Amino acid sequence: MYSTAFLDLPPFQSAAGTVRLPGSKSISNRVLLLAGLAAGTTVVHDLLDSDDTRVMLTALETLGCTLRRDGSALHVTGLGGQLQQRNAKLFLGNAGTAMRPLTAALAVLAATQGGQFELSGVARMHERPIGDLVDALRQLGCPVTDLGQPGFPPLRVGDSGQHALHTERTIRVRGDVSSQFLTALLLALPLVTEQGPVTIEVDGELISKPYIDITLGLLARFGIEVQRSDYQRFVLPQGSQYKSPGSIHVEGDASSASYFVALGALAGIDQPVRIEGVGFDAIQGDIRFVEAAQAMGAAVTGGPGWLEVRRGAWPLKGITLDCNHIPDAAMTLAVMALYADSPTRLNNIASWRVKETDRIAAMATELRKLGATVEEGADYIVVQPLQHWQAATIHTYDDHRMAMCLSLASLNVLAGAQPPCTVRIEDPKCVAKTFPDYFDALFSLVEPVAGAVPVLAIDGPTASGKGTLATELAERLGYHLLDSGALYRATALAAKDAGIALDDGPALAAMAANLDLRFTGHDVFLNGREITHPLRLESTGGMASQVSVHPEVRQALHALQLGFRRAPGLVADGRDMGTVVFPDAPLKVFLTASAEQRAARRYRQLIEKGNSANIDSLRIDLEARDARDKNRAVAPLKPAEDAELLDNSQLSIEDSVVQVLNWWQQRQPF
Ligand SMILES: Nc1ncnc2c1ncn2[C@@H]1O[C@H](COP(=O)(O)OP(=O)(O)OP(=O)(O)O)[C@@H](O)[C@H]1O
Ligand SMILES: Nc1ccn([C@H]2C[C@H](O)[C@@H](COP(=O)(O)O)O2)c(=O)n1
Repeated sequence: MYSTAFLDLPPFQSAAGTVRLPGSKSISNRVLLLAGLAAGTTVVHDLLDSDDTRVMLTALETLGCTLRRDGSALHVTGLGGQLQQRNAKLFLGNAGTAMRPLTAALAVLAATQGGQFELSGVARMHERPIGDLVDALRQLGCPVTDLGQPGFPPLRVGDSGQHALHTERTIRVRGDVSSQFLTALLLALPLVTEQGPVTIEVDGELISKPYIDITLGLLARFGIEVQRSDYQRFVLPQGSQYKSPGSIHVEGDASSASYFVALGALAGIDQPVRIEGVGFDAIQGDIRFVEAAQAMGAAVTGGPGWLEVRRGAWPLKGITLDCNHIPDAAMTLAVMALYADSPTRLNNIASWRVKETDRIAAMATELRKLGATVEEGADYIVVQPLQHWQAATIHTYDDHRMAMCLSLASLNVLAGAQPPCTVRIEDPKCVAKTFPDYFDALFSLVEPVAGAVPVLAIDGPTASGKGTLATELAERLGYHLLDSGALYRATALAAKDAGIALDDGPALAAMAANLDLRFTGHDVFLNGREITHPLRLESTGGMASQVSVHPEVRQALHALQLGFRRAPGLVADGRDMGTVVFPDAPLKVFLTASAEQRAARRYRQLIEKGNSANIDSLRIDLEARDARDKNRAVAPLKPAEDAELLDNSQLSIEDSVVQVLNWWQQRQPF
């Protein structure tokens, strides 16, 4: 996951390959609640691991459910409808799929068994309506207290007393703001069917009906057959009891699939994008996003648990669609619309306004930053095809779908953007709500425009702080890291192992071309042997310097270094990053510090690691190494003509980082 302040997406020109989707959020949290209410143990397979499921799991544990992980399966032992804790405070983040059903279930359990629970979330959760559900629970006789603004979380359910509920009354709930209110009641009210059936009637036109189908389907898996008349009246039979199905599988998230369906439709030019985990047999309503994508031109094939998507019509075709049945996935259509031949109008999307953010306003604002013409209304959005693209910084409003949808703007070159535009996604970690590895999945499928993956090159003499600076910059930018010196050092170690003389250029090059070198986190392996410690020894640095004078060795390591240039970007440090290996790097920094400072730093570094060292001999060695690196015939250590010079003798590490990030920012089009 990218925990950086922002993530710059270089322009991409095609996509191909396979993505395995994480589990559905809607199914995961419903299954967890049902398993938590049922008696016995339910083994849940392929559960989504994300912010929203984590708050539900924490809540269940707080309430007394037992959770046990077994590989990718989670064993949930439920409460069997009996409260084990009568008092708890639950923090539910921004997870509507946890807040609404837990409010209903705990209101009913607290009222009938005596208990009191407080439910709260992040600030945005306290702006998301829940009043219609609270009204329904109060009709039933459940005590519910507003702890903030009436009609919104935080709430207290229960008052520690026991109450007879009016289960004989028909419970009325509004269905036109969020279908989660009805879902919450359907999941919770089987708890109070002892005396007779419980009837729920929906006021207003029920939105997002497919989500109700998921709820009914999962209730059936847990032994509760709800009688449904249209989508207006729902009857829970007398004596309904949750029966664990034993084990249950969570299918891949159909809303998350929408980004990859769109990717295939836009950029699956020679090869398809294959999506695994969700297919035409999906029980999630958002699978019908596929029909909308097909209407725009996507060529889709599929089967149980899989889809393959290629570009069909191009440019895409603008559409007008009632999106009530696919409220979440429909956001993806708004970005696909930029690539269409005519305007796209998405109707009946009022629920977007009460989601993680006001998604109609957010979508319109962010698409306009890219140059698009967008019209928004109370419950619709119209997006015009985009001809004149602009690089943009996309604000994501702590909304995972804004981040994932807008990432698709990075295919702008396919719509003729000249020059192709970089898209900056702010707060990329917001995708953790449903798809923590989204950007890794995206990068594994897309092919950047040639030369578009940016490189930040840092060259300089020994112990100038290149590695330290490069590591910090890579972390803050979310970029890959190339410590090119490590390749020369590994070559030197391999030569030592193989008994190859350090002046035998051809033999060294033959070996360097076939180095079996693996970087795993901070550890480095050569031919399967860990070399993390010997790699960093001063003596190894000296041998690396000797190895690196041979043009053949440099040539042998060239392609390996170029291979590190992968999306979203690279920070590379060494001696010739800016001059030879990445001459087109948009920022080259030549980092220096006085020999005295460098010797002192290296001395401290070695002492801190528990090695013995002598500062005078360190200085002699590093000056000798500098001289060799500067004076060799090929790729000598020197600043590139267009390098920024940074003498950090008097700078802290943070000062240097800030300075380089400033230079980097000056080169961005934002
Ligand atoms: N600006 C700075 N101020 C103080 N210490 C620094 C600064 N930059 C780096 N250092 C320290 O100097 C030491 C050497 O830094 P580092 O290993 O990053 O250098 P390097 O240029 O990558 O060396 P080499 O070329 O040998 O790989 C480290 O202990 C690091 O913490
Ligand atoms: N791009 C590079 C990187 C390193 N070398 C050589 C010269 C150095 O003295 C030696 C070790 O590098 P370090 O790990 O200390 O950065 O490797 C090079 O020639 N070109």
